[in-house]
Amino acid sequence: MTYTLVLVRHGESDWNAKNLFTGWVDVDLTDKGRAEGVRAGEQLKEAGILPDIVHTSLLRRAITTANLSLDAADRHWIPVKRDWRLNERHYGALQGKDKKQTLEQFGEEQFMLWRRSYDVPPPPIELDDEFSQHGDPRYAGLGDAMPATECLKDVVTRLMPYWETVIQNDLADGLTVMVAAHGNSLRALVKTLDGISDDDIAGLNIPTGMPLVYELDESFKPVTPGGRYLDPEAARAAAEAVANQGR
Ligand SMILES: O=C(O)[C@@H](CO)OP(=O)(O)O
Repeated sequence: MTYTLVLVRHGESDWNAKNLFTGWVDVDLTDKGRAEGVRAGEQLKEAGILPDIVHTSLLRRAITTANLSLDAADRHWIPVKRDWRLNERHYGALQGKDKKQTLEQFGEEQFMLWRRSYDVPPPPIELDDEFSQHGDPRYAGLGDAMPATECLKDVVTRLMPYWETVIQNDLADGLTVMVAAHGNSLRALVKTLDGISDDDIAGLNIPTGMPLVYELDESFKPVTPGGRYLDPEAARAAAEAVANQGR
């Protein structure tokens, strides 16, 4: 008995295209991002992998990607669960900043520490910053859990309760589960699934709009480490492009 988990990072967003740090800022998809969402659903349909339930973050780019891909796979009718714990990593004071300019201003080492180290968060965002989510009604219930910045370790910590209870319960019920989320929330999940070290996770990048399929055993461990992309070559090239952002 194995469980099937499908991870999809949202398609290209407006701020991916502009090379801006995004985090919790609720930007939309580009036309290319929408096409990626549709293509992801077509790939799932072609592979005969049909989600029974979808989990998304509270951000438009993941929600729209899920809708587009499920529509293309004729699975637009399945139940949906949404949770802030699947949100992108909060990028603190870097939200809204240009990646290339940040690299030039702070240098390669600091830029990569903020972007890909496991436990160094960017400086916190001010409450009155134009890109702060302070006061956003969708986060009204969070109280002290509302972040002002996060490193990947913080994302692992806030994601785990959702993975270990809500998602694992759906898998244990025999449902094929799709998770539509973000580059860094999916890196946090993949780190946990594959037991990737704090150092090695720096080298893992998730491409936009490419279904990554895991078969999991009864203890929710991958049968094949790393899972499989339905289009491995395109995924490799797109992950490389993510790694090189800012250059
Ligand atoms: O800006 C962000 O929120 C993320 C994902 O787009 O960027 P990065 O890949 O640099 O962590």
